[in-house]
This record gives sequence, structure tokens and C-alpha cells, in this order.
Amino acid sequence: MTHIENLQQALSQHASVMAQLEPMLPQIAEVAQVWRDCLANGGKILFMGNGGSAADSQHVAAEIVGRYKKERKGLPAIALTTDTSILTSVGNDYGFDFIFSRQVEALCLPQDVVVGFSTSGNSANVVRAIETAKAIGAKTVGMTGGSGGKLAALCDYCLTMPSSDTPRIQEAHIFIGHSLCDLLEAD
Ligand SMILES: O=C(CO)[C@@H](O)[C@H](O)[C@H](O)[C@H](O)COP(=O)(O)O
Ligand SMILES: [Zn+2]
Repeated sequence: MTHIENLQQALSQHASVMAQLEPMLPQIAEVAQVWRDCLANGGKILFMGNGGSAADSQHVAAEIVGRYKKERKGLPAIALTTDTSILTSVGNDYGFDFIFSRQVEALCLPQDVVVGFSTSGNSANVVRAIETAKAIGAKTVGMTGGSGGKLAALCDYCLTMPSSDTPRIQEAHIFIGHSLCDLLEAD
């Protein structure tokens, strides 16, 4: 396969995944309403994920605290992926599987929403943090791919992308992240 053919294949797989999101639009709108209700009731939204999904967590949290498109007041959202002192101390003292759950234990309130990005749906640190959020009584949202993994069964809401290819799943995740921010700012 030439390099151009390689790129054409990726582009066509990306387009196919995006086209298959259409039936999920009601589910995406439902999650947007959960986010809107949370923020209207004084809650905050916590995000987490590993690797590219850590970047997605920070990206979406930044749209909420800053702005997506509309001039408005800042809204409360935190990416649990950014504080290297917390990540290294909890990782070092308790283990990598606890880097998010410990922060959920410390920061999450029942009126909050906790969002886990995991293309496999099986990253142990995300799964454990979602379990902690549920125990607190917060609403939980999984952003996954493939079969949805463990998060699909665990989360109150799970948006599972119709692909098993990590980059294609992540590209769909950020489209949905932007769409949710769009609906957060809608009248
Ligand atoms: O961005 C990518 C691949 O596109 C990687 O950094 C990827 O996020 C990492 O391998 C993650 O550790 C995968 O974890 P997960 O999505 O299965 O939870
Ligand atoms: Zn990636």
C-alpha cells in the first residue's frame, strides 16, 4: 500500500465512523441535557482518560471553563489528568489504577457528572474512578468504542463509537465532545 493509499483508507474509515453517528444523536442530546442539568444545579463535570483520551479530557474541560463559541460566564469542569503532583504521588503511593479514583473521592459531589474517555472501555484507572463516582451518587458517562468494555455496563450513560480502531474512536469522541459543548451553550 502506498502512503497515499494508507491515508485514503484512514479517511474513508473516519468518514464511515462519522456517518454511523447519526442514529446516536438522540443519545448525545440526552447526555448534553445531563450536563446542562448538572451545571444548572450547581454541579461540576469531571473528565478523565489515558493518552489521547487525557488530551480529550483537557480539551473538553477547557471548552467548558473557557468557552466553546459563545460569550458566557465560565462553567465548572475539571480534567483529572493535569496535576502532575497528584498523579505522581497517588500513582507512586497507591498505584496507577488509583490516579483518577482518588481525585474523584476527593473532589466529586453527588450533583456532579463524571466522564470517562476510554476507547477500550477497560482502562482500570477509569473503571475504578467511575465505580467511585457511582458510590458517591454522581452521574457517570462513558465515552468508549468497540463493545464498550466494562464502562458500557457500569456507566449511567455510555456513548460507544462504532469502531474498534483507537484513533478513529478518538476522532469521533472529540466530535461528540464539541457537540456536547455546542448543546451546553444552546438556548
Ligand atoms: O492516543 C492514543 C492512540 O491513538 C494512545 O495514547 C491511547 O490513548 C493510549 O494507548 C491509551 O492508554 C488507551 O487507553 P484506552 O483508550 O483503552 O482507555
Ligand atoms: Zn491518539
